[in-house]
Amino acid sequence: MAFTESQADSERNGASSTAATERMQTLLYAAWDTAAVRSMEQPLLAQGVPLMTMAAQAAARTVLGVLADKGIDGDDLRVTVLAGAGDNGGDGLYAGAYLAARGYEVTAIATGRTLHASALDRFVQSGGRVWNLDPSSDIPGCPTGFTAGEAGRRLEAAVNYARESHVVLDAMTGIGVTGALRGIPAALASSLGLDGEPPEDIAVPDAQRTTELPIVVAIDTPSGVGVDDGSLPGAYIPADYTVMFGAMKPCAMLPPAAYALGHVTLVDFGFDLDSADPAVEMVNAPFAAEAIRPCQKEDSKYRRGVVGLVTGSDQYPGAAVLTSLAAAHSNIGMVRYMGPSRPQDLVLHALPEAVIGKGRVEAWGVGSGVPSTFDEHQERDEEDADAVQRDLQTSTISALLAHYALSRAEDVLDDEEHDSSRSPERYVTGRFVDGDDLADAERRDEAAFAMPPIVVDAGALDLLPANVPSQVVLTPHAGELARLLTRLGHAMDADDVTARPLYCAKLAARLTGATVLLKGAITIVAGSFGGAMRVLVSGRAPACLATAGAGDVLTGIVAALLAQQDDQIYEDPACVPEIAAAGAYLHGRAAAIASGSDQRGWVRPRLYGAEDDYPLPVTSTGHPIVAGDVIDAIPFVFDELG
Ligand SMILES: NC(=O)C1=CN([C@@H]2O[C@H](COP(=O)(O)OP(=O)(O)OC[C@H]3O[C@@H](n4cnc5c(N)ncnc54)[C@H](O)[C@@H]3O)[C@@H](O)[C@H]2O)[C@@H](O)CC1
Ligand SMILES: [K+]
Repeated sequence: MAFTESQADSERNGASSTAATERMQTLLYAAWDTAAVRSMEQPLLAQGVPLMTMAAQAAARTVLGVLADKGIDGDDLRVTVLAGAGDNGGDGLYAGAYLAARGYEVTAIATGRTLHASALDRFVQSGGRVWNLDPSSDIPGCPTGFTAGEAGRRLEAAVNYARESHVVLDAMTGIGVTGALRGIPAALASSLGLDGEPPEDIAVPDAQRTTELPIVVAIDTPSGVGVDDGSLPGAYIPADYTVMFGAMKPCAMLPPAAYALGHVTLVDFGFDLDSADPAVEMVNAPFAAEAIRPCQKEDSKYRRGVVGLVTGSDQYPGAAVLTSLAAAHSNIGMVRYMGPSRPQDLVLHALPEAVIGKGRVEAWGVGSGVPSTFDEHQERDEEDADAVQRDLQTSTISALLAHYALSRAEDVLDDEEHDSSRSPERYVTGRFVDGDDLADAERRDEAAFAMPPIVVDAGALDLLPANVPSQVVLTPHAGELARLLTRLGHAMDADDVTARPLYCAKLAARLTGATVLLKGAITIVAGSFGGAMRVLVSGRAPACLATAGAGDVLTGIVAALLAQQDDQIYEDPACVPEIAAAGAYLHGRAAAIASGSDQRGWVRPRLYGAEDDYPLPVTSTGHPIVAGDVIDAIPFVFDELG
């Protein structure tokens, strides 16, 4: 297997320790929510830094760069600015003014009742024209009080004008949006764009992406996307390019909104990034490398970490093999496998190094390839040999997971550390029952916190106790998470999870106390500690990783990383989401190497002004792979990460 220069290489090389490089890494791989962005811009605005004109100039220059790259020039270029009433519209008008001053035909379509006054002045002085859609608008030089019929005709004319433009600047709303677009912005967006569904061409390489006109350039964010939660709550216009200001917003990293931003250019305003915690962090190569335990001179196989696996079944024996091989190739000392005789034999055949049966482990991986008891329960035939075998796995897993059951939610436990008036009524579930001794419950809780980290996948998700500590890592796909949340009283289906993955991952983390790794083209990891939620994402995987058995490989990799970092986890359980997210990165990168693909779920933004630092282009989706190919590529990822 051969691979040439990878993004992982450049990411790692780029991580040299100058302050400027560190700032760049932070800017490109972390995102702040709206409240944090506003708090970071405040000191600069107070000093009179002209953020709006800086933003607009960067947007206009980005447009000029795109046009030049595409060889689109001439005096007759048409630009449409969809301009809202807020500061996002102000950015758009200033950018439009800049382009109008270059001689382009620029028309602003006012989508609200007003326009940013000084931006409008500059726009008009530079030769821009304004077209309003709202009969009750109050915009100098624009008609008011026209009929509903005329309003409809103006809207239609605006849509047609935008469609026939070379460039559309989408400046209807930015971080000031609330909920789904309404009114005129919604009507424009649904005519020009989509209604809540993600764009279909997300895996298509660069070369095929942006041939169509108009080129849509979103100002700060595509108008109407869920800026902080990455949802697509209604109509929006998918962007070919997004010029984002000050700091990355969560929508640039979270699915499905992240797929709607096109190529992102980030404009650094000089925010004090240490003054607010990021809401989302994207795993990159240096980050993932932290989860790898370097070999030490005096290592033994036990010190390097032992992974215990209760995976596979007679129905799905391959999962036992895939989890075992993936774990064994992920820098640990040993795999212990537990399961029925058929998968056991297959594991030994594929991995003679595996040890069968119980013993000390540093981390567990359970449930991959174990059928769900939930949806099959009804039809189960007690005499059926499969069912008996499956019960062996489910009963082993249930017994193991019982050791992780907390008497109450971890947050409640945290609160109670500062609360002398502990009351048994606050115990929400599980192992504390009426008449039980409080001290016994506390002892069992302590023992649960001291259990090794565990990856809970597939069929084991149905066996999860109500409250568990955060070293329990759930690895559901959308359907499994929907089933879990439904069981916990939040009825939903896989589509609901896909539409709001951040919300669902956080909800499951909050309800169970576990760290939740929601698999997808961009994988989301959410873990809660002392009431604070940490969110990490990995977008390293190519689309071709969506193949049978890939989830089993992930279980093995994550369990192995947890096993080699068990000391660190005992000291600081807050690192569990980091290790889980690093596992998702390794998994995705291995698939990229295996398939020869440079396509991935997420491409890092370009930093405005850093001319020599473009993200590598996406040229190939690679060749199809099977899960075993991903395992074969794991050692190459360890080579890269060092
Ligand atoms: N963050 C920063 O440092 C900077 C931000 N600036 C810009 O300012 C923007 C934020 O400006 P604002 O706070 O004025 O807010 P926005 O301009 O993003 O949004 C407010 C406008 O959108 C309308 N609106 C809100 N929700 C709507 C919905 N659901 N349907 C239809 N219309 C809706 C409101 O009526 C209002 O007119 C940023 O996104 C960015 O573009 C820049 O000017 C410069 C610096
Ligand atoms: K916008």
